Amino acid sequence: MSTAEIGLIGLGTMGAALALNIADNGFDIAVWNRTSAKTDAFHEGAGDLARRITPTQTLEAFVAAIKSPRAIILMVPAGQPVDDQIAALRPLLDADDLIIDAGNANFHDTNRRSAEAGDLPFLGIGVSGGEEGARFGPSIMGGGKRESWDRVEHILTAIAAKHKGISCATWMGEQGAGHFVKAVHNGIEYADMQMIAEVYGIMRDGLAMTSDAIAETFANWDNGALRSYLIEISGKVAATQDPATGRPMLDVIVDAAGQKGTGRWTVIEAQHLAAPIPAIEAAVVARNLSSQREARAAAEVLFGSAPHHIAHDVLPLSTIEDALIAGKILCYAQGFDMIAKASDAFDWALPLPAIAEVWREGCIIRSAMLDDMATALRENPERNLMMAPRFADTLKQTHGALRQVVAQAALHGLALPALSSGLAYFDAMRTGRGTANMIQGQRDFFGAHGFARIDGGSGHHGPWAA
Ligand SMILES: NC(=O)C1=CN([C@@H]2O[C@H](COP(=O)(O)OP(=O)(O)OC[C@H]3O[C@@H](n4cnc5c(N)ncnc54)[C@H](OP(=O)(O)O)[C@@H]3O)[C@@H](O)[C@H]2O)C=CC1
Ligand SMILES: O=C(CO)[C@H](O)[C@H](O)COP(=O)(O)O
Repeated sequence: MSTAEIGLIGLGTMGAALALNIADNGFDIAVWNRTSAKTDAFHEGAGDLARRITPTQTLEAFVAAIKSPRAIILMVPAGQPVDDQIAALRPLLDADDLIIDAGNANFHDTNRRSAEAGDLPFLGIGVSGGEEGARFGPSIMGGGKRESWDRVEHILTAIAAKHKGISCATWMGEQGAGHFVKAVHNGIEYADMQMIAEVYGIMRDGLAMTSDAIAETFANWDNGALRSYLIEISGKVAATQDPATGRPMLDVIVDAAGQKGTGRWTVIEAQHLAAPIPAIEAAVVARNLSSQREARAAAEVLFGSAPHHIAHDVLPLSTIEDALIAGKILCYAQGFDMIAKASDAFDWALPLPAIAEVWREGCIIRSAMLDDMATALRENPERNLMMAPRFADTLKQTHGALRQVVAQAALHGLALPALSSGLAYFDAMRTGRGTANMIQGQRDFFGAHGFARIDGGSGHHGPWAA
């Protein structure tokens, strides 16, 4: 019997949590998973919520269990699995049934799938918050036809995180707009995480702090301007001990970061858009470099390890905190600038202040700063966030600390790719007359590419000295 208000395919980490969240919010849901045993186990483990969940063993039974016109969420890995799942579902669906890809998709794929769907309803939505967010309130960035969003908005706003009662689920625009915003979210996530990892490195290797002292420092910072989910969990990660050895968990984890591709998608798209996001690029590069463990070990033998030790009075924790505040503002400024460029390039009218608002709760990059960022973007969505008065004031107070940290790290052989890229971005942005005049001179010298003169006109050539 068709009783479910919505269906969900893919009972992995995110799908299972999202299905429980939907049921918990009073919506009957049908579920299907490629591996049937997982469906049964999920239903058996759902407790009181099991009565709202219809487990199904075939796609036909799944489709039959959902009220028409249907809405079906896919929560499977990006790429071919999504295309395969859509291809398997479409023949079983009616023309007004809605498919919602809620995984992390490359927005170009979502654009293509929207075009392929034609008049058949299709949404691409970004969901952030990890397993806990999916279960108790994620941040949701919607994309696709507005009328399709309107059909499921009541469910999505109900299950999303709330900031002072306002739901963190917002429609971003047509086609792949939601998945694009989610990709930039993940790019910022990569940079934020990398900057935190870099200051962890300063504390561990430069200041010779124990994991417990590092955990305490993150916990202290979580009470100040840096208050955020990522700082909070970094403190918890640093405080955790390995049950098998009794050592700090961080000391037994291999230093090679994984990635599923969203940061890379962001960086590739930034290049197409000519959007400068150096801190995010540095974070993706740092993950790539982290996986070259053998080469790093060999280079350490060849060159010797750097003289890491830094005296605490040379680099007090308050200076590192200020540096991280500056770095964080600069990485968000880069992300929002990229979104603004994409909005123009793709004619999307992306709602920048609403994007900051939808990230205030539920998502991985939620942070105390986002409320002020939303206000700053509402006051002037065209202005780079680093020039909004409240952030400009903070940067005036903290960029000196960022400079101190980057300089001391350089002198002591500690790699800070994201923080130093953030500083270079800041310095380049505040330099009214930069050095690209030399590049233009070189280009004209070897290739007659022409240059503009400061006293007027473009397309000038030389003359150059022989
Ligand atoms: N984990 C996270 O923190 C977040 C993940 N996401 C995104 O959510 C999506 C799901 O991620 P997550 O839940 O972590 O992944 P999991 O690996 O935990 O689960 C994947 C699910 O997809 C199913 N699946 C895998 N391949 C196929 C296929 N070819 N056809 C049909 N079903 C398939 C699996 O079924 P089976 O049981 O048969 O293997 C499983 O149910 C991804 O796009 C991910 O990027 C988004 C935000 C946060
Ligand atoms: O989207 C997410 C959070 O917002 C996911 O956790 C994502 O899978 C993390 O990306 P990666 O695996 O590349 O670190």
